[in-house]
Amino acid sequence: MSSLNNTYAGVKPIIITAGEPSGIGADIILKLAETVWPIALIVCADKSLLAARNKQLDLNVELVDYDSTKMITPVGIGQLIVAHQPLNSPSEAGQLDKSNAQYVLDTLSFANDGCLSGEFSAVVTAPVHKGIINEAGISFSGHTEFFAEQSNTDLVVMMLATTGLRVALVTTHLPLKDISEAITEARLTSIINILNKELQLKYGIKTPRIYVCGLNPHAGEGGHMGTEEIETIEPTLEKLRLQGIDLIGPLPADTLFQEKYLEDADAVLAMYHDQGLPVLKYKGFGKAVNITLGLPYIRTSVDHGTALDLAGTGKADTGSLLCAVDEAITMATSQQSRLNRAKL
Ligand SMILES: NC(=O)c1ccc[n+]([C@@H]2O[C@H](COP(=O)([O-])OP(=O)(O)OC[C@H]3O[C@@H](n4cnc5c(N)ncnc54)[C@H](O)[C@@H]3O)[C@@H](O)[C@H]2O)c1
Ligand SMILES: N[C@H](C(=O)O)[C@H](O)COP(=O)(O)O
Repeated sequence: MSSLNNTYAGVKPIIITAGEPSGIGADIILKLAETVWPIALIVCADKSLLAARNKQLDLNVELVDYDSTKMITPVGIGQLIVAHQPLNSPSEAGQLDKSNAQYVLDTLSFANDGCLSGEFSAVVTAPVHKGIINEAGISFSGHTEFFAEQSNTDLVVMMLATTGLRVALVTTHLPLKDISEAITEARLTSIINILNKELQLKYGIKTPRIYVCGLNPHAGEGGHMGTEEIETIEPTLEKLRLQGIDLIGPLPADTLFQEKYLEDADAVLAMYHDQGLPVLKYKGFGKAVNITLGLPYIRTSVDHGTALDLAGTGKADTGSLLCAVDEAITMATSQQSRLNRAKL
């Protein structure tokens, strides 16, 4: 039987990549077996890595081999389905090893390919270590950029969400010195269009209201503290407003994040990573989800990194992974309902 017909409750399985093998990915993923999920979850990782961490943490999770030719249904408490991807070298908790960088990327490629082919309905990612992948000689700035490239998507948007706040970014993993140059009319226009469309599609918001941060202190203080607002951001927002997008700003980023604005904001658009994400993570670290908007498939992720200091200790919090899996299930289920309605 082809995996393409492999649906449960109408929805294909969700693939979960375990990330950096020496980080907390395996620890938190093993804890997924404490819940019965409504959709089948498949973990892409080295089976011996999961088995070793299972033992180290004194868990008793049964690892079931993934077979794409068989009907996959959700497993019971205490079980996980594993699509085995071999490590290059044995991995120890907390000890990065660049010889496993390609393994990490292989798990991501497996997920990307399976989502594109329709084998999986979504991918949820556990954290990778960007530094060690680059040390292995492979240029890599993040899952967001990797999945965009692998799926031949020109531009995607990184958005992190927690209860009461969504923050999307105009630029992602760029050095600070390159940001001003990257804030162009073309980029802003594409990012806002993707964000607006995905808030409609994925969240069912008819006319999303998006608050936009300035780039400079006090949004440039009328051009006395930077001119990007006057030269690029304001004229671009004005053009997009004329096309019917509900945009407010650019507002100074230091005072934008207050209830008066946030109560009717469907998303805040920050110009760069550390302008928006510290606020989001202060509000919801451990309960937030990273979502890539604009990909041809659903991708959610945790809000934290590899936490090498906690790997193998049993102290890693699973909250964000649970939120990321919940979000992927919700999105995959409603996407399937839309497809079913379209067929009628
Ligand atoms: N989704 C991803 O792949 C992702 C996200 C963020 C960072 N990273 C990468 O992770 C690596 C380490 O980054 P970092 O040190 O800045 O951030 P980090 O999130 O790994 O750790 C920051 C602090 O938060 C704690 N922490 C993180 N996750 C936790 C959890 N689940 N439970 C309890 N405490 C937790 C850590 O112990 C540490 O004190 C870097 O290579 C970074 O690029 C990856
Ligand atoms: N910017 C993300 C964060 O701060 O949580 C993180 O680096 C992960 O990014 P990717 O999903 O692109 O790997």
